[in-house]
Parts: sequence; C-alpha cells; structure tokens
Amino acid sequence: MKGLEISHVGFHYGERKALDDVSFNVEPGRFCALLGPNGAGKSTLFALLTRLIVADEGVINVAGFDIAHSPRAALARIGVVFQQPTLDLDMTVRRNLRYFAGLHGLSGRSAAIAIDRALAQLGMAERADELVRALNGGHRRRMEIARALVHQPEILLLDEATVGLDAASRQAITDHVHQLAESGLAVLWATHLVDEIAVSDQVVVLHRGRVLSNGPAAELAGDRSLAKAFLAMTAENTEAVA
Ligand SMILES: Nc1ncnc2c1ncn2[C@@H]1O[C@H](COP(=O)(O)OP(=O)(O)OP(=O)(O)O)[C@@H](O)[C@H]1O
Repeated sequence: MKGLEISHVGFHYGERKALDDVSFNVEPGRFCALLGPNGAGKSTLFALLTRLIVADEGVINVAGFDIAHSPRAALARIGVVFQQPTLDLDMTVRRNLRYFAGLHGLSGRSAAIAIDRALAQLGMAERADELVRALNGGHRRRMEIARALVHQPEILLLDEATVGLDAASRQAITDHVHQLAESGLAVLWATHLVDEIAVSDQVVVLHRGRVLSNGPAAELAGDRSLAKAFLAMTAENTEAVA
C-alpha cells in the first residue's frame, strides 16, 4: 500500500507499556484522526513513526517502505509537524523553509519552487518574506505545515497541531489539512479535540496504548455526538482496566 500501515506495534518505557498491539492503516487521500486523551500514547506513536525511537514489536510501513529496514526511504516520504514548534523566530519564513529544504537535498531554483508551492498550499505565499517573530500563532503553525510539505511527502503527520490557537486559527488549519488530504496525502492528525474531526474522516481511538476503534467518524458517533461516543468509550475502558 502507498499510505501508512501500522501492524501490531508495541512499545515500553522500561516497565511501562505505552503502546500495545497497535494496528491501523491510513490510505492516500484520507484524513485520519488519531483521537486519544492525555497519556493515550499518541506522541509515542509519532516518535516511532519518525524513528526517534524504535518499536519493540510490530511493523511500520511508509509508502511501502518498512521503517525498520529502509528508514531513509521511509522518512523521505514523511512530513511531520511536532507538538512543540521548532522555528527560528529571527529568520524570515522563506529562510526557515530554505534551511529545511537543504536538509532534504533541495537547493537553488528547485528549493525556491518547492517553497513557493508549499506556502501557497497553506495560503501563506504573501508572508514569505516576513520574520517568523512577526507572525501570529496560527500563521506560524501554517508555516510549519508548509515546511513539512517542502520535500513533497506522501504522508503528513501532525501531533496536536492546533494547541494554544484561537478558534478561527484552529478552523483555518483543520480546513487546510483536510484539503491536503483531498489532494492525495495520507494525513494522520493526533488530537484530543473531537470538534476538529469531520463526519467523513477516519477516526482511530487510542486509549491507554490500545486501539479501541477504527472507522469513519459517523460510524463511531452512531446516533450520539462524536464527543459523547468518545467519552463513553474511554470511560468504559478506564473502568474495565481500573
Ligand atoms: N519518556 C517517557 N518515559 C516514561 N514514560 C513515558 C515517557 N513518555 C511518555 N510516557 C508514558 O507513556 C504513556 C503515553 O504517553 P504519550 O506522551 O505518548 O501520550 P499522549 O497521548 O501523547 O499524551 P499527551 O496528549 O498528554 O501528549 C503515558 O503513560 C506516559 O506517561
């Protein structure tokens, strides 16, 4: 498969099991919300997908490349936006992106074209020559997403990308990222906020390191709101474990 395939992945921090037999796929063109409360294991899964840490068990395939056996090919096809911003505030938007393009082996005219294309995808073209410090939080986040697209990845990972933003900025970013999925990217969007999820999205509910459900948001919600269904599901499983 060309998207993301996660099969039976497990990970421990010492004695503590953070991920237990996690399996799901994200196909190209899909927006998949990885929905879980604090401590569910979302950041741990992102660290595995970006090879900051290595899985104890299971297989992760990125665009057909096993991340354990072909890490360079796999990582070249991933764009990632981490929870903590990593921007140089005293450089312009364009220089930040140029630096990142260089890390992916792009320079000169090909880098300039890639940067312009990525900024346009996030509606940030007119801000290219502004200092990052002068941008508001929403625009900084959009710029980070543009940066993650510079090398034209097939899979885009975003870990709680809207933390700390106001309602309008959150909406703009979720709309942009849904459009990116519609244009063919496989998107994995970690969140604990159900209002960022559209009815047609795929939702993987992660709780205490385990996948509780995987399917369309509308199916998970049933005749309730998605928020109620999610709360009921996590509460039920917390009681079962306690
Ligand atoms: N470096 C670490 N050492 C030990 N335990 C850790 C470490 N990092 C995370 N954990 C534990 O692993 C589990 C999953 O944490 P993780 O940060 O992946 O969850 P999360 O879903 O990203 O939560 P949040 O939304 O709060 O960021 C939690 O029980 C957490 O306490």
